[in-house]
Amino acid sequence: MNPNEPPIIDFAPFYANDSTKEDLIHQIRRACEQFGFFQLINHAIPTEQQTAVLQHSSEFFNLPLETKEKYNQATGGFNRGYERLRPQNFEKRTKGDLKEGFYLGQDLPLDDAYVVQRRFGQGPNKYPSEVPDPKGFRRVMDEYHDAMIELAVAIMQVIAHTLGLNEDFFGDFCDHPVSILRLLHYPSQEADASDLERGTKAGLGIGAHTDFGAITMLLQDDTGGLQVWNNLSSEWVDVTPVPGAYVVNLGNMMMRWTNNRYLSNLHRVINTSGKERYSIPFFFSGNPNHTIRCLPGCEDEESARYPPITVHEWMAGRYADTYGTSDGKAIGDMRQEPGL
Ligand SMILES: O=C(O)CCC(=O)C(=O)O
Ligand SMILES: [Fe+2]
Repeated sequence: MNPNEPPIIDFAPFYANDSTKEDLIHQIRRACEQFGFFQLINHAIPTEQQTAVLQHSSEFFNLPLETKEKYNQATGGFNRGYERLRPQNFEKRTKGDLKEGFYLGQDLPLDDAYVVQRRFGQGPNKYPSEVPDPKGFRRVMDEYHDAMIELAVAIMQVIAHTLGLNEDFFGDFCDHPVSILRLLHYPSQEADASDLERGTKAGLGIGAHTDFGAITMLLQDDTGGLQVWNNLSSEWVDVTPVPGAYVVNLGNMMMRWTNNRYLSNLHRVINTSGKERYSIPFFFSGNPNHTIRCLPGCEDEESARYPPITVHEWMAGRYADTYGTSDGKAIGDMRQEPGL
């Protein structure tokens, strides 16, 4: 593995809660400062659960397009469901990202207070009934979503430690969070070296972007293709798949909290493996009413770089910027795109 790749970090000390935890905190602090990316092994999510969620995901994407379109994300207003491959005319300059997706969150009823208030990312799920095992799909996705929230809270506790804060510092943030599972399918694509050299996105599964929230935890299959920008060596480096690991990366909120001490780094996907790729990012963005402000100890002489903003305002604003067409730009024209 390239030594410039993000580090692989063993999470077992978190559960052991013994003296090895200090070393874990140190490794995560360094990864957050240098990369904003790391791979986490020995976490609490069983391999069987990961395998099941990938299996149900591929069964959904195997359905005919017109069936998948019945669950289109653009209908219903809650941003859940199917997002098709970018239509070719979506961008003038390029063919658009070569992936299709399916969004799931906490399945909230329409009379939930946050849903009534139209808080960002809160609402009911869409569950496909045409998959081979609809009940299994629903159960596996819901259980996995809950397990991912638990792991996200654990990671946020360690991140609090890395900043010299109390373990429960992010407790309010983690309560009733915006949290989205994004099932992704990247068809295999032609390797188009000239496109890659020109830096256009015609050859990309997902164009270079940063994620918007607090942390993203990504499960990827063994295909490979995810790359992250290494600020120190000024190059794109692969994030080589490690079986069962989560690729954890910091979203934009982490830069706002830490006044840029921690990085929210650019990443992209190029699937030239010759086979299909499946990945499942989980975006953890916190309670919509929580205010993100510079953390104690992170102000510099100039004070905070970013004004306080609520999770709802930040997420809705980023989303409108990147999906909006008011300035005539399509999503693929932006560097910061659809990471929730
Ligand atoms: O599929 C991947 O490996 C990355 C996906 C991603 O970066 C995103 O959905 O924001
Ligand atoms: Fe992303």
